[in-house]
Amino acid sequence: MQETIQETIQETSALTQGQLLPMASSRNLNRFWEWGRKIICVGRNYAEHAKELKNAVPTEPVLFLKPPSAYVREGSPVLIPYYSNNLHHEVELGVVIGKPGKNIEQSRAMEHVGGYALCLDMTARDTQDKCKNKGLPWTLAKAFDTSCPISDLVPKEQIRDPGDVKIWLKVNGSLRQEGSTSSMIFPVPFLISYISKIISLEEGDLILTGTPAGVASVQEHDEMLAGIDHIISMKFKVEKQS
Ligand SMILES: O=C(O)/C=C/C(=O)CC(=O)C(=O)O
Ligand SMILES: [Mg+2]
Repeated sequence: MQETIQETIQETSALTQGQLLPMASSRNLNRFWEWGRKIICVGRNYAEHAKELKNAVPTEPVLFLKPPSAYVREGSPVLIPYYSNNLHHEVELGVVIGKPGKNIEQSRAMEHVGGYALCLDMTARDTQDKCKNKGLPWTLAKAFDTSCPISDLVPKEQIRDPGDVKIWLKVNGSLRQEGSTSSMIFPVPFLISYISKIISLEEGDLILTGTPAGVASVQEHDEMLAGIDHIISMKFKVEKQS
């Protein structure tokens, strides 16, 4: 862990004084996934993906959450939950919050970005379909352990415009997904502003910004390779939950 004991004490004292948000600090975001912060996911943010799953193109962002226990890092496998026979990959640009905020103006939203990450929103599609049919939340489909593979932090300076990068994913060497973030229905500054009016944003929170078209199944022993342009890539093996 990079942060100092002093930073941890400052944060703890802010929380014990009943404040909602930790005091601003200069914590190093490099290992943000270890902080136990929120993973806020945006769904149906690319028209072609909304259409491929026969959903209407949304007029407001669709939001759901994953717990921090969903994180998995390269070197560990992505697990197919025991109750699913149709685990889908969804490659997404992740936005890591570097400065806390509530009711953030769109014009100031980028000041709250601390960096980016390449993310997969692994989805038990058969379970999600059952949940949708019954009007139930998507927790079993989206929030299980290893449902959020992530890359290292991409420093903010490496992505000059989060609305103009290519994200892609291959399975066993075959290209499955390739899309530009320029096709997002709701761009990153809008999402940060919109979310912050509902959920307070804290340092180390991660926003998954939605997936382009091409989502499909992975099987046991498959290898997923994903990237943001030539900026970063990551590889994950798929295994069955034992
Ligand atoms: O509504 C559905 O059938 C599925 C929606 C999603 O899984 C949404 C996403 O997670 C996304 O678009 O990235
Ligand atoms: Mg998704």
